[in-house]
Amino acid sequence: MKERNIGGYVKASTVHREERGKKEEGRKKLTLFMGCLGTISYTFFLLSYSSRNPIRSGPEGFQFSRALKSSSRSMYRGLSLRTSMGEETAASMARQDERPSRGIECSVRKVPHVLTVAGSDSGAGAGIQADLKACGALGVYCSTVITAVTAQNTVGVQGVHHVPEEFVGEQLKSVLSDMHVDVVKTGMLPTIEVVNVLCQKLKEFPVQALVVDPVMVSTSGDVLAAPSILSVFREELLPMADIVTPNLKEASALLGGVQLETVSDMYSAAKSIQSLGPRNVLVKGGDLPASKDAVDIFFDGEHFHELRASRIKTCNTHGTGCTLASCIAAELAKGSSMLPAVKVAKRFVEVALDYSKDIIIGNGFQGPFDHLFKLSRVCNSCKGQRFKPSDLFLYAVTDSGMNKKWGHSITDVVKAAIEGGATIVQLREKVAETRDFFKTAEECLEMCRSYGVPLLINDRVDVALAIDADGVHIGQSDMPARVARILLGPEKIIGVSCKTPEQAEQAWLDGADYIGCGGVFPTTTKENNLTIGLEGLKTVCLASKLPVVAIGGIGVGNAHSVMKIGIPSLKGVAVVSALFDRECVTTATKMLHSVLMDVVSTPN
Ligand SMILES: Nc1ncnc2c1ncn2[C@@H]1O[C@H](COP(=O)(O)OP(=O)(O)O)[C@@H](O)[C@H]1O
Ligand SMILES: Cc1ncc(COP(=O)(O)O)c(N)n1
Ligand SMILES: [Mg+2]
Repeated sequence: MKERNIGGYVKASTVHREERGKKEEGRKKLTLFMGCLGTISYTFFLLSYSSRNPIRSGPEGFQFSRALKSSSRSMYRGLSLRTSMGEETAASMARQDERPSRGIECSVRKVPHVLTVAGSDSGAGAGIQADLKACGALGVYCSTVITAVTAQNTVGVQGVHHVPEEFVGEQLKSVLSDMHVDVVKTGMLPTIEVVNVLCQKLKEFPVQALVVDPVMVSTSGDVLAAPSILSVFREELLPMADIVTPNLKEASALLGGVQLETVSDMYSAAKSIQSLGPRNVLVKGGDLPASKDAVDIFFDGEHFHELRASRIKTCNTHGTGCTLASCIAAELAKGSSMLPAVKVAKRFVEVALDYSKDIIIGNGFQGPFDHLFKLSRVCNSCKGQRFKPSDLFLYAVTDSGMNKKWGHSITDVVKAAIEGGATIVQLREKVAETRDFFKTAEECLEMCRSYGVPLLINDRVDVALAIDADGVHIGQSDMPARVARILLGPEKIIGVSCKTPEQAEQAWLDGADYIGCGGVFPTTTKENNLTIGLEGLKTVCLASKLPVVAIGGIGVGNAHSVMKIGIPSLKGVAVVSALFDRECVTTATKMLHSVLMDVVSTPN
């Protein structure tokens, strides 16, 4: 198999037909890729999610669906390509259409795909690792051909180990012959031989666009490519490139060492580099001395564009160049044309730097930044861990009508409930304007975080996302839990209201964390709500694979009878009026808390 000459998509598809048994291997590769991203919990989520959704399993490769064909074609047309490349691409697409079905009847979807040909950075701020994160953040699949392995951290580059060019070629052939790459992005290409093998493979397997980040020296000043590659860059690679993105030092090197110190120098450099053959040039000004903005100059052979972003005050700029080029490639793979792709990429770098300007990883002067906009928030988030079923013990659900009646502010009642012993809070707001709800929710989140109590939002997945709440609680007529899980990701808490064992089963399949079961008793807070009684609660608790919180008409007088049903999945009670339709919310919460404590501390 290894020696088989896979000459293109036709032969590649024959290989597919012969090797349906490769399915398992494909799955393992995907898991490995996720591991690379370092998100073990995410992998766990995906695996458990797909195991809970057997009907959703699809093909493990990528194919064009007939329905999507025409839109994909127009996506390809959207790009201004060299004619020869464009024709080749259309031809290879036609060949893909002929690929045989793998015997799985389901709809198929083409995924935008960037291949990065670059070096590994052990510190994961730049290189292959940055490329994977950037493409992932923009929703694009990223495959990787590794040209070198560096021992690198926030201080500098301690060592470089080149991958032999034959093996770079083998990796290129593996990916390009099979995986329908849209755009190739290059980073560290350490030797002439590696550049030559890349150019040769690109001619053999043409792609839609080529983004060249001419990496030569790291920000720390360490040499990543021999100066001898300059000639092959100029003569071979740049003429094939749709865009080349040199920083100041690289632009200077490509032009034989000219001094580049001002924005005006960057304009002339962009023009001179464009005359070497690339379709577009972006000269990056991250290292421009004494510039207030981060200025880059884009030149498409006819027009210049001066792209400016605010210069973020941070040491965490390691990998900005790799990220920028990967984002450009990702946007092109999605069908964007060049200038909009560059603008999105620049904006991404600016926002990511801003989000991570304060994070500290390593002791050196060149820290990595956070492509997924998560790290700075995780630091602040509730207890730093996911949902604990014991948090359902005394679950407070707010009600703006009751607050109005008693003249309470929402933040005051949330604080009071927490001080009285509430273990989780849900904001339930049915009438407020979105802007007001957003603001209140933000304030409540800050409060809950300071006490280490999770905050959930009722119904409004958008508000939960906007404020980065701990999760949502959704009803049977709200957004499906399965969709909420996709929107919120693996870490957020999702609760679903259920009245029957079937609904509880569905909530589990959909990836919920707990169910709210009721109304156990008649209640005034929900109109036309069917009461299921203690018997109904018992039936659902016995069937539920998820922890349960009982809800509906529960208070100091009957909480005991609810908890006494003694089914292990029942973890607590959720209450509205018993806490918030009271003058003193703290006292009411304390009373309920002590009733619940009595039940758990009294033996049966
Ligand atoms: N402090 C910063 N704030 C905002 N954008 C920046 C900052 N530093 C670099 N950039 C942007 O990041 C991108 C990469 O630029 P640069 O750092 O010059 O490249 P390289 O990483 O290849 O040296 C450019 O768009 C540049 O303007
Ligand atoms: C493997 C590898 N590739 C590229 C860079 C450039 O990134 P930066 O300019 O931010 O140091 C790097 N340091 N390491
Ligand atoms: Mg930089």
